[in-house]
Amino acid sequence: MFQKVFEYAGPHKKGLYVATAIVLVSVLLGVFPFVLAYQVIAPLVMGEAITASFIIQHVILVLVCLVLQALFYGWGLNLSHKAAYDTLLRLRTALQKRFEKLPLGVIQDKGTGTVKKLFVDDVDSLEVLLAHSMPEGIANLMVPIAVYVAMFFVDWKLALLSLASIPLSLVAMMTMYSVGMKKMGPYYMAGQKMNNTIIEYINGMEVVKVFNKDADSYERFRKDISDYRNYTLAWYRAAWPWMAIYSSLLPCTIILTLPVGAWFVLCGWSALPNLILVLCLSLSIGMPLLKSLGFLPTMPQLNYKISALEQVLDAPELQQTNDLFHGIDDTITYDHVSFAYQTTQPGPDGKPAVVEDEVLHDISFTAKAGQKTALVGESGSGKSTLAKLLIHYYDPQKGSISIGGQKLCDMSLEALNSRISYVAQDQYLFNTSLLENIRLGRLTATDEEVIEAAKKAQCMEFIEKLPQGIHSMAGDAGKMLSGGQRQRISLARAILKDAPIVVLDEATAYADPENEEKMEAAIAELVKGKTLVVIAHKLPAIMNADQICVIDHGKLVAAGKHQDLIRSCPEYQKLWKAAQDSAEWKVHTAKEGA
Ligand SMILES: Nc1ncnc2c1ncn2[C@@H]1O[C@H](COP(=O)(O)OP(=O)(O)OP(=O)(O)O)[C@@H](O)[C@H]1O
Repeated sequence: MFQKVFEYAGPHKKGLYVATAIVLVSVLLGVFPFVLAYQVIAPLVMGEAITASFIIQHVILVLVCLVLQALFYGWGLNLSHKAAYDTLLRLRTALQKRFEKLPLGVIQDKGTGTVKKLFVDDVDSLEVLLAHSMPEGIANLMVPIAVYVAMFFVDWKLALLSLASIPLSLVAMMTMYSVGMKKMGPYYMAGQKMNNTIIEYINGMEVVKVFNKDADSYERFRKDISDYRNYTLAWYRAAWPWMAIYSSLLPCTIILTLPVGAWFVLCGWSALPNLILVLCLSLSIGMPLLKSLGFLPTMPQLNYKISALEQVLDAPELQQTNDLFHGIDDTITYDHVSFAYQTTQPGPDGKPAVVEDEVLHDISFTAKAGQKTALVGESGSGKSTLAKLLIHYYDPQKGSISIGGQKLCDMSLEALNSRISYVAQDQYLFNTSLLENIRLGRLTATDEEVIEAAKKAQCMEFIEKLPQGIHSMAGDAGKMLSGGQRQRISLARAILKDAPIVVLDEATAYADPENEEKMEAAIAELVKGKTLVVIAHKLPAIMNADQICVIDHGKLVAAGKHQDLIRSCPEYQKLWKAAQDSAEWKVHTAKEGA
């Protein structure tokens, strides 16, 4: 568990060692007052004469020990905190570097809340481990061990008695650890979910208000935060009895030494001064023992968080090279592609485990350059996943995708991006002007070129009505734009990009009847002379495609032209019938409404 974190400490490991050594001196200084107390108590008990100056001398020495103890402790912790925060900085930088290389789809699937939790909360919690558990824990453990060895030299029977509280507390501690670890998975997942929900809730507040969804949205928010509370309490409920047992047992180092030791003295098996010394030493190590093992309750949480961090740091990066595109044309080939989404769930050992769910199975087809290929299938059949693999959001687990004979993994993401325009249902508009939002398609485009693209995408008629026209901020304009209008902005972006391959994933999904015609015109402009891969629920829109691929439960069941499929493919017939029924239903309801 510590090894990986320690690796990230890098050059700051030395700081941690020095901090531990200094805290060790401080803890040792804490033992001396008890030895000094013995030196005063023993002669008194034995009836030997001691002078007042002897006592004052000892009191002064005790005070000096206490002051030095505090100074060394502060110094040690100061160093350990510096090393800890330097390590957190390195760890966050390593995480950021890893995120740069992860497939975009993997990052998006995690959700903003989870990513924030990973970077901020989980990394932060390692501060306890590095700045406290390690220097304090190690120092506070080593001193009692040394004191026990010393006690054995004084009187091994009495030393054994003062060890009695340790095995019992260790059993309680181990039970608490394993109970805590079992509850940690659901607790951690609930934390991730709560983070995602809070961020979603804040981001979506505006939409929530506009559509009067306060109650629904609040209900989900409330459920996730109360789930988190419930899982946290469940963890505490399971762990606290064991915590209580060990924290009360552990410091009771004199629980047997006092009565049984006194009996040993009466029987003549031990000397009274030795009993007093062992009692004083036992009392001196109660607190360090408790401190050294007091970090244990946080260990299940830390262990889980470290595993979650390791999982990201060890996650496979997107397979790509620095090569430019050198395919012979824009023909897209899916070659025996299988793909599974990966989700993280608590494993049987309580640690996070990756679970795979294969949603695409052995898919092979070719979308010829300059042609229109449509992907159709029921909802959830895997169409969007196929499109996302093409824009290299993920790497397939089996098989490969190539363009013009060059595999996606043999080119850079930039090279691929310059070949493909991807227009999906939800296109993100940055909170900058509409002009700059469109210009993202090609950063070198002039204002005139951007406006030309906006015209071709049928955007100008609504842009001109905005107070600042194309210079309106997308954040402000977004409130005034319909879903279809926002999509036309993203089509303008794609028109400006003018990539030879266009992937349309339900691009007209938000189009209302008024918008639909304009969207179709914008799309027609975008796809002119391009290699087109289109996903559409509205089958009539793709019946003229050069090739229609029918996807069913993640498998390619047929590919061909509309006329062939309608004759030979039962899955396509079913989809076609559903499309016709829905069209009839619309006409019917429209007539009734009229
Ligand atoms: N990010 C994800 N993580 C896990 N599973 C996912 C993810 N995205 C999609 N899936 C699952 O993969 C399967 C295929 O989904 P996909 O979105 O590709 O289907 P689709 O045919 O495009 O559906 P629709 O027509 O409704 O958009 C579904 O079972 C879906 O639940």
